[in-house]
Amino acid sequence: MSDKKNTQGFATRAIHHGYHPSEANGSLNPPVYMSSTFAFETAEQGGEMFAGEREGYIYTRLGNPTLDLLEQRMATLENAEAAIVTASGMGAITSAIWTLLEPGDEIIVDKTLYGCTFAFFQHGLAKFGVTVTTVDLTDPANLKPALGDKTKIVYFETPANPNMRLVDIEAIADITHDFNADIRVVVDNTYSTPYLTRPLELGADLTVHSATKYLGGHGDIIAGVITGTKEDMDQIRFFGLKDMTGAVLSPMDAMLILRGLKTLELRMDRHCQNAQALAEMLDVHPQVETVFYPGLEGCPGHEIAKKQMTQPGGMIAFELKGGLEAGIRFMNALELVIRAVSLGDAETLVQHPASMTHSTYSPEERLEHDITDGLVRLSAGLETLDDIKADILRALDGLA
Ligand SMILES: C/C=C(/N=C/c1c(COP(=O)(O)O)cnc(C)c1O)C(=O)O
Repeated sequence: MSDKKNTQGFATRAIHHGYHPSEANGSLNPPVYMSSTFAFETAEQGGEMFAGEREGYIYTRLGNPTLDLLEQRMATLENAEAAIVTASGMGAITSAIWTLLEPGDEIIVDKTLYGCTFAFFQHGLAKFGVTVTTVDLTDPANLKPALGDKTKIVYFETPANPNMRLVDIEAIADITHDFNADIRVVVDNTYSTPYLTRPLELGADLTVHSATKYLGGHGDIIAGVITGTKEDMDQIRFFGLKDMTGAVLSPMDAMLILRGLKTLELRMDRHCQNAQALAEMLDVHPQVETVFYPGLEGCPGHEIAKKQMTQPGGMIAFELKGGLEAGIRFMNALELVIRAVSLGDAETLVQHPASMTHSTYSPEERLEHDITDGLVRLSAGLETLDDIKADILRALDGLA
């Protein structure tokens, strides 16, 4: 964790950390360095920079002032020593994992992961001699028996995409590090963002994010973030990102995320407020079978959410009484809510994980990983709550 005590509030650091207008001719917003390469004053200086003997910028895949500022801001928000920004969430995950694993190693992953993350582990890494062991980490008692001398990483999302399973970060980190302090606990913090949960403060070693989602917050970029110790970030930057994935974020997109971060606190408050109200409405509707939302007392993991999330988040998953057929009819009847994948946008989005974001799982794998065919995933947006409610209620009532 960063040794610099964060003295200012979350929103203040999200808006100001790492930049002051006096640094750039009074410009309120930081300059965007739209430059792929950087000039050397002399040939010798260029060589010294490549040798790491001189500070400075060489080439944007290795570093860029706009990317640096976003990395500093994300590091302070996650209370991390350092951060790396990447071209996508998958770029963040793969750059980190390729760096931390070698053939013969083992990674322990939770039962529920975003579809492409699942595919990377099960259909990608496994091809390169890495053992991928799936464990239901929602019960920490399952972890210790699975840990071994080849284990290098324990990886999970919480809340998990798409079924909202919650994993107790502190419990998993304690069990892992009691067994071997060198094992990295990696938490995908996309659903919570550092505003609701800071996994490093609970014992995790790295976080990864799809910044495409809440961090950018406006559905206009694809990006990723990795946070952790400076040592781990340096290794990932100069191997995983530089040589293995090349998943470099454009400075223009970094600027859009810097802009998104300014309102992250405000937006998450509204996402959570709308999601809580929608979850409560769905929970008592006659057409709804089950609602998975950390803010509902009956939701599995509700107690974990109260322990590690300052608010329950903006994501809801639910099953209708009519199963898949009703789910499809419901989604097709919506007019304000948008049928689209992704999440964390101003617009309320709805999608069908089994045939969309989690179609990388086979039907058998979906059942094994608690991703039912009838599950509908909803990302509560920032629209006027009554308008979202009216659209959903009309579509539900049409099922009767
Ligand atoms: C269409 C994409 C969805 N998700 C993505 C995602 C990624 C990967 O993030 P990029 O898409 O590579 O930025 C990583 N980690 C989590 C928890 C995610 O949900 C989606 O679910 O709707």
